[in-house]
Amino acid sequence: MTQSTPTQSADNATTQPQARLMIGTELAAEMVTKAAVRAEALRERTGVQPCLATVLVGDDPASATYVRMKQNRSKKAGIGSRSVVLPAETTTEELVAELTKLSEDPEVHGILLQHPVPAQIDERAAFEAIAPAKDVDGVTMHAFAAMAFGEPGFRSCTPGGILRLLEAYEVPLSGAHAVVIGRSPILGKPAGMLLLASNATVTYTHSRTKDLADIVRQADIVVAAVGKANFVRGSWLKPGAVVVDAGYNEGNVGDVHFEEATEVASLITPVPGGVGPMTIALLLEQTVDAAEAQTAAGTASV
Ligand SMILES: Nc1nc2c(c(=O)[nH]1)N[C@@H](CN(C=O)c1ccc(C(=O)N[C@@H](CCC(=O)O)C(=O)O)cc1)CN2
Repeated sequence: MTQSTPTQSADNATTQPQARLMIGTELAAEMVTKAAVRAEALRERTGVQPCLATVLVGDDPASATYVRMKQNRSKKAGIGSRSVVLPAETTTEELVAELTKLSEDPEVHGILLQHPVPAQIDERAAFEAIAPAKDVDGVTMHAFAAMAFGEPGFRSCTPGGILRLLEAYEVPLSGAHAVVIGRSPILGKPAGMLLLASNATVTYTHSRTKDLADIVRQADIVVAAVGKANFVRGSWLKPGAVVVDAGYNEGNVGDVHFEEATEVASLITPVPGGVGPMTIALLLEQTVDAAEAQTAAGTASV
């Protein structure tokens, strides 16, 4: 239950209010179950099994773990996977050629290029080699434009997952002041666009922002997507704020100092168990969407 003022406990010590948790795990599991039912129905009706191609470049252990999680959950949902692993020295041209090949393969319905790629690669050029119809991770400019204009299309998976979580917890977005901390192309930027499309008043903040804490203190909704463990402090928050922690730092630590924030916020996502599972659930849901659309268009093959 949400409390807004300090309360007295039985031993007369003052306890601070605790925010209600916005749990992603359960909602994500429901989404995956529904995606699995749809995948099976498509297979029975047409013989097409949705297939997600994952592309991992280099040997970053965290990226390898996330890709494995995506493949394992795909399998559980009856979604096939195609795994492409390329060496750390891969050039932009080689990666673009691989992604173009997957984009043209009628047996592949969705493509995921795991971020980050090694520094010598032009990541934007690589993302743009993914056909928009197969961009189930919502990383192309085509997908970004759809998010910005509030049009249907594939959502960037973490931002799209955040919006689904806010909707499930009935957080009012229209007219709310949302402060997004971070402006990365797959997280902060699209998260702000989706909030804007839901009629929130959005302030983007980033590494050059001055007086960050003062700006965050004005937020009804805070989306932390900075990539720095425990970066957002409880003292930065307006009492009753809704806090979404999109951080996935080493050791499953979020971008928000959870113990401090939970004493001030009304709702907060935990790490782990908040935004992370929603990211993968949306990826699987959008892979099934893509397979259905490509089957209907006659561009998918069995
Ligand atoms: N192409 C992309 N690259 C990356 C994305 C992305 O959405 N598309 N997101 C991040 C990381 N990420 C997926 O790749 C990711 C991170 C964490 C989780 C997650 O579920 N974490 C769990 C905890 C981990 C665990 O269970 O062991 C949680 O928060 O509960 C999912 C996806 C980087 N790159």
